[in-house]
Amino acid sequence: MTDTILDKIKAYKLEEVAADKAARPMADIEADARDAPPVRPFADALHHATLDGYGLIAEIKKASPSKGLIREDFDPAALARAYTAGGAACLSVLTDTPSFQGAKDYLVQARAACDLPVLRKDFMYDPYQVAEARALGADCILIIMASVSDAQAQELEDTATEWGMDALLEVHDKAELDRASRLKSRLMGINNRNLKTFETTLDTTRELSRDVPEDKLIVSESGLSTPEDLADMARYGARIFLIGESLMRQQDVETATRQLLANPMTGGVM
Ligand SMILES: O=C(O)c1ccccc1NCC(=O)[C@H](O)[C@H](O)COP(=O)(O)O
Repeated sequence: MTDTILDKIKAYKLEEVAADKAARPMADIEADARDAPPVRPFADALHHATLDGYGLIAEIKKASPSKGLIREDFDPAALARAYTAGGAACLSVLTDTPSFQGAKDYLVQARAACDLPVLRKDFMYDPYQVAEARALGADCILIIMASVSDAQAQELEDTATEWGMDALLEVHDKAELDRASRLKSRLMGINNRNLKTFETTLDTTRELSRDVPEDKLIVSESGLSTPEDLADMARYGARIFLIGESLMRQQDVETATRQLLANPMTGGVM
């Protein structure tokens, strides 16, 4: 069978982490993590935002494997300020370089430019990356269930907790949802994009949302672009959204963010 993009990303990411460890041992990274600015509560900020509106995790994303270059005029600090002014509750910053043209320093720049909690958006396999995330200032990490074993997911979650960070669990099918439901993290991300084929459909949130345990907060991820999309997802119990491309393509990011979040759905859940 041919490798999927996720297989390819995992292969180079493990090589990258091995090289990073050789260049800077874990003890050095841990020392930096202990000196990092205090954690900003990520899940709490999202929960608070959902009480009278939507919780937006606004993504700083320059390029992607499915779309290539998304935004040429790319200044992480300016984007962080625009998202904050537009009403985002949290930021997500891609730190992967080969596939997303991201950078670790983009996270540092974005977080320094605002007061929002920040997700390190990367492909995580090793506690080293979690400590590194904290050293960069991250407040939350991503755990992609399709790409890790149960034991790895548990180890990543435990390490995030030890550093005081939250973890966003990401699932795309029922089997992944069942595995993620056994973890403690509150944030259950339903990725509308199949990371193996790139097919993106909001049916994924519509279908999986009904099986998400009640104590979890549903985060609908990918392929969202209009207020109607958000209202649609809210009818299925998702009031938190992770959005990158559609906002990154706007010239006026602040206004686009504000318009997207205006008039949140207040009715009941299906
Ligand atoms: O975005 C991709 O093409 C992609 C490909 C392979 C693995 C991950 C990928 N994206 C990561 C994400 O989950 C999205 O950046 C995030 O959910 C925002 O999605 P969107 O609003 O569609 O940019």
